[in-house]
Amino acid sequence: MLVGLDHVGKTSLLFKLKLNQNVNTIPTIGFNVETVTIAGMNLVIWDVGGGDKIRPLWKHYSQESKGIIFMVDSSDRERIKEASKDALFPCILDQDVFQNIPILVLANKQDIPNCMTLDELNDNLNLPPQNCYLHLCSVKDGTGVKEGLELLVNEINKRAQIN
Ligand SMILES: Nc1nc2c(ncn2[C@@H]2O[C@H](COP(=O)(O)OP(=O)(O)OP(=O)(O)O)[C@@H](O)[C@H]2O)c(=O)[nH]1
Ligand SMILES: [Mg+2]
Repeated sequence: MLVGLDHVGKTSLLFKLKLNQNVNTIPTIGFNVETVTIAGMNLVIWDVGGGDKIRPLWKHYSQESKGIIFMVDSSDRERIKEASKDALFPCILDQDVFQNIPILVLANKQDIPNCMTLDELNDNLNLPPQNCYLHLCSVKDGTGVKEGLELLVNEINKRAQIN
């Protein structure tokens, strides 16, 4: 499941992974779903909307979710606290159904000058150490995308071996 506030770059990521190119997106109404292969694993990625009416529905995808990508916009200092306080914590981290699922917090748009650094993101997001992996990327220029997704795939694999 690929979630986050609106306009952070979720659909751009999905189509970059699928088509290996940058596509022009429009705000997602409903969801997009695509199958992509990462590090030898076929992933069905659900790009679900992030509006405040839709967020309470995220937990209903838990049955199918082996991992979560929560995307934030590294250039948007005004909404980073909202992302953490009104979306990531209440709708993912505080939900029992997601307790044993790895969560990749993907800080996108690192290509934008003067965007938030890893330290600044950490200060604002207050991520719990267990299950949460913060990773920087730019879907636009491709930096960090593959590495972030591989990290998530590795965590999914580890849990599959334990269970
Ligand atoms: N500079 C920069 N812009 C990006 C990047 N990734 C996405 N964008 C832009 O951010 C805007 C929003 O991208 P979308 O992929 O539509 O965002 P979304 O999260 O799917 O938005 P919703 O569907 O409304 O929830 C678009 O103008 C993208 O071109 C990036 O890495 N860098
Ligand atoms: Mg979208």
